[in-house]
Amino acid sequence: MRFVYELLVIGAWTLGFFSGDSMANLEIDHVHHAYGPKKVLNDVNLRVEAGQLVALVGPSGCGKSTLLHAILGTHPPTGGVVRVAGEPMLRPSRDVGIVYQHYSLYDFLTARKNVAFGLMLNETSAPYRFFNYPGWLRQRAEHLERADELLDKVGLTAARDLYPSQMSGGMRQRVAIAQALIMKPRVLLLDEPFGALDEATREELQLMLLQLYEENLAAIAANEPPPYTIIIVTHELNEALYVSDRVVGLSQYHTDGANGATIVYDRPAPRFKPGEPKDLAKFVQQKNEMVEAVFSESFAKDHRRYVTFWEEYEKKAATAVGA
Ligand SMILES: Nc1ncnc2c1ncn2[C@@H]1O[C@H](COP(=O)(O)OP(=O)(O)OP(=O)(O)O)[C@@H](O)[C@H]1O
Repeated sequence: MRFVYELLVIGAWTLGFFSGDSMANLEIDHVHHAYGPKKVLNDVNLRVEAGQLVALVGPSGCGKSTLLHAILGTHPPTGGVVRVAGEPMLRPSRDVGIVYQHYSLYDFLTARKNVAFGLMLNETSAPYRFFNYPGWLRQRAEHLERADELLDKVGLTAARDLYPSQMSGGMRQRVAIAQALIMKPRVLLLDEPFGALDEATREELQLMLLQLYEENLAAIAANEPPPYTIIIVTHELNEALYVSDRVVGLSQYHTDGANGATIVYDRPAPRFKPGEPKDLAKFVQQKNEMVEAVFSESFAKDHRRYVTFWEEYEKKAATAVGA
């Protein structure tokens, strides 16, 4: 069954099926970024298709957050272009959502109102409420209903009416994720989202990401667009391998960029189903590759050696067709 799913996914991405046309959900095209004289990113290129769950890893200070902010549109790059669904990201838009390590919920709102807040803000204005009060009430009820659906999805059905101060850190982070998802972003960025959580809570949230990915697979199997395209920044290489279907690594140690980081690792990750044993020992070789590519200063000359994601997928697709 898993094999069938994989073939569907490969076929869909190879044909650009879910983008509506041949556009990827996210394209990072020859992106450079510098803060004054300090070069941080150097010729970063990446294409992410709808439904992919990409883990972004790299040493501290190499430019992961800078890249996320370029995708978000808050800090457009000093060179190159970031496109979301074909449109250059020159300012923030609802196409891209972000969740940070430290939650940013409204303390005076319950979980469901926190989740619904973005929709309410986005779709109603004061004159609209004044002139169409019954319509606004109806819309508000719909927003809250949608918030409840999202809270069910992130496993917080029973916590709808709790305030942030009554929730644990893991619960607050789930609310923050639901809050971002309700806007249906084309790309959701998670910047070290589980970094401040204890190990058990972290594992629960990792499981939640695996469940979202299963929804993508089910959508693909039903010939529908997969709902979640996610980029997660993490310092934990095991987490990167466990939750993602693709690992991308940035490093400053390469030969043709004086200091600026570029992509030195881009390979498929092993895929785990929710509830499957988290047997990462089998993938120790891949983890060692990641460590070598991303952290080792001596990994410089042949820095494209592990940038093979699309070739590996095309090879897999060709094998499947020939089989
Ligand atoms: N606004 C800024 N002005 C000047 N330098 C900056 C600015 N923001 C980041 N930097 C520098 O750019 C480099 C990359 O920072 P960035 O936060 O993108 O790295 P990172 O990989 O996300 O780091 P970490 O993993 O520690 O969060 C760092 O050396 C940082 O000091």
